[in-house]
Amino acid sequence: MIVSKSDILSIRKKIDWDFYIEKVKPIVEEVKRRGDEALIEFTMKFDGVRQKYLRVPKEEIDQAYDLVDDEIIDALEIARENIERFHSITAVDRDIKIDFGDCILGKRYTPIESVGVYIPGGRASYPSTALMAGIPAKIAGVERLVACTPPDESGGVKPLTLVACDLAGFDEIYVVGGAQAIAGMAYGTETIEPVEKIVGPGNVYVTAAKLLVQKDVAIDMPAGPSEILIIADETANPKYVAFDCLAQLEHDPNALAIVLTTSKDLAENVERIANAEGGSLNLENLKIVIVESIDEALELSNKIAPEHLSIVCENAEKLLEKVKNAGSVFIGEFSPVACGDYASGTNHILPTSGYARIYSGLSVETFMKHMTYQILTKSALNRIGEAVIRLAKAEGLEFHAKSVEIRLKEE
Ligand SMILES: NC(=O)c1ccc[n+]([C@@H]2O[C@H](COP(=O)([O-])OP(=O)(O)OC[C@H]3O[C@@H](n4cnc5c(N)ncnc54)[C@H](O)[C@@H]3O)[C@@H](O)[C@H]2O)c1
Ligand SMILES: N[C@H](CO)Cc1c[nH]c[nH+]1
Ligand SMILES: [Zn+2]
Repeated sequence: MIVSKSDILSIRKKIDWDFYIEKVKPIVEEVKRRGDEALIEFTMKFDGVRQKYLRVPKEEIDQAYDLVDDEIIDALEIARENIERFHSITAVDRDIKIDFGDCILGKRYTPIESVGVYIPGGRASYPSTALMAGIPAKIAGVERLVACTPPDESGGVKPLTLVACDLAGFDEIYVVGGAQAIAGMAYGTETIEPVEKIVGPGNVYVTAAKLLVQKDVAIDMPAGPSEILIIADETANPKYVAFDCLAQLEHDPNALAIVLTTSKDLAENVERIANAEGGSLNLENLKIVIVESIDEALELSNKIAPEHLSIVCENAEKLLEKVKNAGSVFIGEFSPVACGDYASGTNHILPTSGYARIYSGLSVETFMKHMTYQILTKSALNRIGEAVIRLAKAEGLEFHAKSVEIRLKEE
């Protein structure tokens, strides 16, 4: 568990995506070829149950409210309110129209019309993910919002997940998980109409399937097994650090927790507490490294690009500006990742496996695209026309040049 610095960067090589893509390829091909029949067969094979139905009927969703404790519904409402507030305020999907005098240039956002959300449901169930994806999607204006989630033991969907989907505004809910769900949403079956974009987290099979289908359908990002990296000095509470690690490790045997600390004492205490409390988890994936300085920790963290970065040391807030690559950052001892996972308001669907170097977490913009537009006057054409003609000719594109020349010649 306490490992040397040289080991730490090699951890990223652990998930071999090519290997998992090869594994899910036959599943995706079968669903493409045989539709619903394949969805049912793979569900029997991987989830060990037969679905009661593929699409959850409306009455079942309505009844779900009676099967969930009021206190849990209240908790969902608190989470929903905070997620909605943060996502509405931070949405940068603002249409812009600029009048430059002789021309108007602009940028206009429109929602993606149909989006499929994968809501995990293998080891744990994830009603929180329904909120994290559904709320920004509806703020963006997605018309057709589809959820796919694996069956519970009864072959249906857990009432709490149904309530969360309903509160978030999902239009269709299907009982299917894994790579077969991703294929169903990407290519369509007799029951599922294909969608234009697929978002949401999942295990290695789900994430590999998203990587595979992304040549045909847009995806958000690879959001695979959870990760946390904690930068801590001697002021950090070892109990808090240990439990934040265990919290992310409990998601998946492939989850990863890294602690980079300047304190040998802290390292030893975190190791001791994790061993004592986290016996049921894959503690092989908890790596604790003693570093020379907090700056060195930040440098390593930027290379690792963790899904969650927690900074618990003196002047932690000041360090934020040095963070280049991370999905979401948690600063100070009272900001456990679990709060971002559920209810503080930021999104928990985040890039993993080092993809935080190039992808962002889910937001309202994930569900939108923008177009630019222009309205040029004759004087704008006069102003830039000659330059356009020269550049078009230099590229050997005669008709581009001509299309401007003919306009310039006309009085
Ligand atoms: N990065 C994020 O934003 C984020 C957020 C939440 C959860 N997560 C991650 O989501 C994941 C949830 O995983 P889970 O397993 O609990 O649920 P899941 O729904 O992702 O996966 C369950 C499905 O995996 C498929 N499957 C299982 N074994 C298989 C096999 N051998 N071959 C092919 N398919 C197989 C089954 O079809 C099953 O329905 C965890 O890794 C968790 O860390 C990530
Ligand atoms: N930690 C997960 C993202 O890696 C999100 C989550 C959902 N529920 C609990 N946690
Ligand atoms: Zn979590």
